[in-house]
Amino acid sequence: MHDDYYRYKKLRAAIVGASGYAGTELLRLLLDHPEVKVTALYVSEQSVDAGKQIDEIDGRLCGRTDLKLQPLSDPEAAAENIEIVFLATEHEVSARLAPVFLEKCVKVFDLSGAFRLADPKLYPKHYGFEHAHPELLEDAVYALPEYVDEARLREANLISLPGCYPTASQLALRPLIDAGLLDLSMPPVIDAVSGVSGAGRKAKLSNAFCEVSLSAYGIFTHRHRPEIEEHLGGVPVIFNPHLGAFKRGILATITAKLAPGADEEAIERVYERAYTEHAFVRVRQGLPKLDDVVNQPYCDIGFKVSDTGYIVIVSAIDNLLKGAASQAVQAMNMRLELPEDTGFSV
Ligand SMILES: NC(=O)C1=CN([C@@H]2O[C@H](COP(=O)(O)OP(=O)(O)OC[C@H]3O[C@@H](n4cnc5c(N)ncnc54)[C@H](OP(=O)(O)O)[C@@H]3O)[C@@H](O)[C@H]2O)C=CC1
Ligand SMILES: CC(=O)N[C@@H](CCC(=O)OP(=O)(O)O)C(=O)O
Repeated sequence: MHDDYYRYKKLRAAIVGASGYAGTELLRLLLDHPEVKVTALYVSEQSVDAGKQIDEIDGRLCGRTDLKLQPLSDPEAAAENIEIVFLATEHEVSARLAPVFLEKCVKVFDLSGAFRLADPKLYPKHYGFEHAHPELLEDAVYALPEYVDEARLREANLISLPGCYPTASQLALRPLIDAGLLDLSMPPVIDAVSGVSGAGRKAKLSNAFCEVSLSAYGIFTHRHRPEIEEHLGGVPVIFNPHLGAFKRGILATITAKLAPGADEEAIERVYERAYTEHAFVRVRQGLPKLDDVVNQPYCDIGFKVSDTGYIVIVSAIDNLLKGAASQAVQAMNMRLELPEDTGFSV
């Protein structure tokens, strides 16, 4: 721990990618955190937003902080005098920056996909780049808070946060797979719709108001399929992502075949056991809708069982919170051995 920690009393954190959709949500959450103080906000060296007050980017932050966006021109210098960094940056940028901060003993919480897959050979295929630091993949701890190995997490310096669709999908499927309640001879089919904020803040014609409809994309090719499969222990899935004309949230509707004898009561018991100790997964009686979770740090799960041996599970999250920023804070709390809901006012 740096000496200055004792002077400030709180751990000091920087957010890289602070003007992005995930970055501003992180800042909003961390400004309420009792143990962590955000001391610096970074954008790229050439960013048009460098020098701006953060409330020029996100009016909800007006009056909450005087921090300005700084260009990340010297990452080594940025790593001085902080204990924690959040990388809310593109995958390739995170892959390049993480070792700079690790070298200075800063704990890295990476919101990108740069460290989510164990096999470096998968990066060119699914992410379109050669991994700059494949040696770090085995050190990274994939922190889906409800399933992470806490002992490993507490020792980790590189914490890789799950993707948004993989969060909604794994929280729905994992308890049933672990309990042997699914017949995996039929791969679970994940149909998921995301709001447009999932694509980030940068302007793109395909995300413009008049262009967005309701459409499937990335069928059989989306990078979240290998992430879901790897972290479900190698279970193949069919993943059908969709883009919808709304700002935030993901609704995943998942169809799977039940194992012989798996009934509603057993499924309820398994979900109850999996999440009773976890504040941010709510198992619902009915099927959740997006409005139940938008602007909230929860994953809501509901299901229906057919009399023909199938289950449909509906899993809803806010992609920017349980799918990104609040999940990062939850994982940070666990890393710091704090209760997972420290700093949350819900
Ligand atoms: N949006 C979502 O729903 C989710 C996003 N994520 C992941 O989180 C990360 C951030 O996503 P999101 O917030 O949507 O992205 P945005 O495009 O909204 O934000 C990206 C941020 O990174 C900054 N940035 C770009 N290049 C650099 C650089 N070289 N150095 C420092 N800062 C840089 C941008 O500012 P500028 O360009 O002005 O420099 C901006 O602040 C991504 O890896 C994404 O995959 C994870 C889960 C969900
Ligand atoms: C609607 C949309 O475009 N969504 C993004 C996924 C969200 C995201 O940022 O991906 P990570 O969770 O891997 O970081 C996509 O499909 O690429």
